[in-house]
Amino acid sequence: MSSAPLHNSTTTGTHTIQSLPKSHVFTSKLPADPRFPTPESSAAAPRASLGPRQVKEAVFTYVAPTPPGNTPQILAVSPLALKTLNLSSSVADDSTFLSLVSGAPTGFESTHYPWAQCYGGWQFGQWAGQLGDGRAISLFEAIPRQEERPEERYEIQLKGSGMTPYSRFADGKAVLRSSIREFVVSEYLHAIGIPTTRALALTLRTGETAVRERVEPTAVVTRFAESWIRIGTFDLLRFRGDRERLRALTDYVLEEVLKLPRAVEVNGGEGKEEENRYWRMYKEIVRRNAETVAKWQVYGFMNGVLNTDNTSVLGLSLDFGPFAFMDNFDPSYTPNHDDHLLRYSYKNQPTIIWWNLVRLGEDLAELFASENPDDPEFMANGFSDAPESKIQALITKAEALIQQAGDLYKSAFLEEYQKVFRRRLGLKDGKEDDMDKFFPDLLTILESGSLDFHHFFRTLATTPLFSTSISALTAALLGPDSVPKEVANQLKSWLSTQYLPRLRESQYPSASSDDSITPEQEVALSDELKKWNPKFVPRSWVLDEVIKKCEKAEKDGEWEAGKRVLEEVMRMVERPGEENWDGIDEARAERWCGIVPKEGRAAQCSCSS
Ligand SMILES: Nc1ncnc2c1ncn2[C@@H]1O[C@H](COP(=O)(O)OP(=O)(O)OP(=O)(O)O)[C@@H](O)[C@H]1O
Repeated sequence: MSSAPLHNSTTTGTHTIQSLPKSHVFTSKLPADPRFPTPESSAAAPRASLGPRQVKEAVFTYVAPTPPGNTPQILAVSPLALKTLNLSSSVADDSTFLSLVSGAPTGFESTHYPWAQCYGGWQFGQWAGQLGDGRAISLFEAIPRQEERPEERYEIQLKGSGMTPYSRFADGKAVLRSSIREFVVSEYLHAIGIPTTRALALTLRTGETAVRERVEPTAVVTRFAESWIRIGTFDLLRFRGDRERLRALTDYVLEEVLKLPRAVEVNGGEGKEEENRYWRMYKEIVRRNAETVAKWQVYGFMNGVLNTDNTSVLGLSLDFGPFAFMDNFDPSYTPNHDDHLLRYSYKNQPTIIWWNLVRLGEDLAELFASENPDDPEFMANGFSDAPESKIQALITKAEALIQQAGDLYKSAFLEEYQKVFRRRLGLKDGKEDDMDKFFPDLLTILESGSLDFHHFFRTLATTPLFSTSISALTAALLGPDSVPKEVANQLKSWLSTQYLPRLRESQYPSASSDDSITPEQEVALSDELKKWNPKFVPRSWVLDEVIKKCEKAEKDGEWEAGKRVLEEVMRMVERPGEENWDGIDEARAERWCGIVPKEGRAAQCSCSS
């Protein structure tokens, strides 16, 4: 994900939905709900007997989507997703595709029966018990390039296609409003190079409604990820003391999700020792999450509900409820209306992801602190029968390892944060005081001037930095809102004494101080910077506008109007770094990329979706 993501060229693939190679490794390797241990037993059971209920000694339950009552409408298909899944651009013309993305039977269930995952989670710092896929159902795994990359698998999942044993007190539905938000942002994060779960299609379940903030139309997002396993999947098994299933899940994640070798010898040569594989796995999950949260921070993205059930073992951005991109820079901003303690605010995201990773460390502690995790006695009983002194020693060891993982988290975060931040600024090398002075000085200016986070970076990318006077550059970067004079002065000083000299040295190391930077060099630099500083950002107010148009289209039965606006927004999502986009309403595109209307800034959203 490190090369020029904003200018991905989309060529779609070759498969139809039928020819797409499929598997169901998840259900073949992990323990099914003992009450319905086979697809046949689930299919034959009266629907109500599946639940909702507590499901123990299992990682999933076989359950099929609820078919739509009316003819569904595909509102959008993501071109980037077609490319990833190697699907032909005409895939949506196929009636099986319509069945698939709306929750109707496809025939694939005879070989790959759908399932819902069982997981729990820590929500807002409290143990929430069993949660699980209450409105998500996985259909199969797709292997888009079976010949060249047989190990690349994506679990295809519907969100909003009906109840499962994990629906608890709710209806298994997702409303159009939140489905549009998830559909757009998943693909946008991918386009800007941030690891994320993905979205293939957005389908309206015509004539179906759900009561949330009001009576709202419902939709299904067809989404996909290499894995939907969350920290909460481990939390629940540990909480229940289900050692056997916890180990099965851990081995599955190690081998099938992270694809780490079971045995690795460290220290090379004689006297080598084998590193505990669960410890290796934990470190990998820690590293991936550190890198993802670092990217969120540099791109001003906030998830809004970072509970352990929303924290992926692959470090994917996951679960898009009240997410937002930063408007005016304010580190204390949380997009979550109900987050009164600012637990999930911008500034707290790195700490909270680490908090979640400590929960995972506790889930895995027994496994990674053990000297011999494959000892049959340990496999059966863990340390239950060990003498107290041994248990104490193991606890001490596990605590030390989690602390060690904390150091790893910090260094992986800092490394990625600086790398991506510098890239946004066009700087090729780091300096020792970057984290103590260079970045904080800039962020302090953004905060005290309440500057628009994304416009600041885009303006840097589009202004000729060496042929524009410092005053004019400062004015452009400050934007149209009034800003205190001292902030303007601080920005001038940061530009002239810190940033521009450094950028010049980094970009043109052989130029002497008298050499001027040519217009061609300015253009090349601008092109480079545009790659990492998108013009289009799906901010809350833009999404609200898209949602309004789609809801109106739904109300009037004018599906085409809804499809058109989604197609336009997805073109911008696909190539957010472009200056303009073919075939779309230019005035609207400029407005969406322009000044954020005052009433649309720093919006907050509830979790109801
Ligand atoms: N309408 C609903 N029907 C059934 N279960 C629901 C519904 N809304 C939320 N849940 C369940 O409540 C829990 C928390 O919801 P949350 O909104 O975080 O997840 P989600 O958005 O539904 O799912 P995901 O994390 O897979 O994107 C999850 O277990 C989820 O499945």
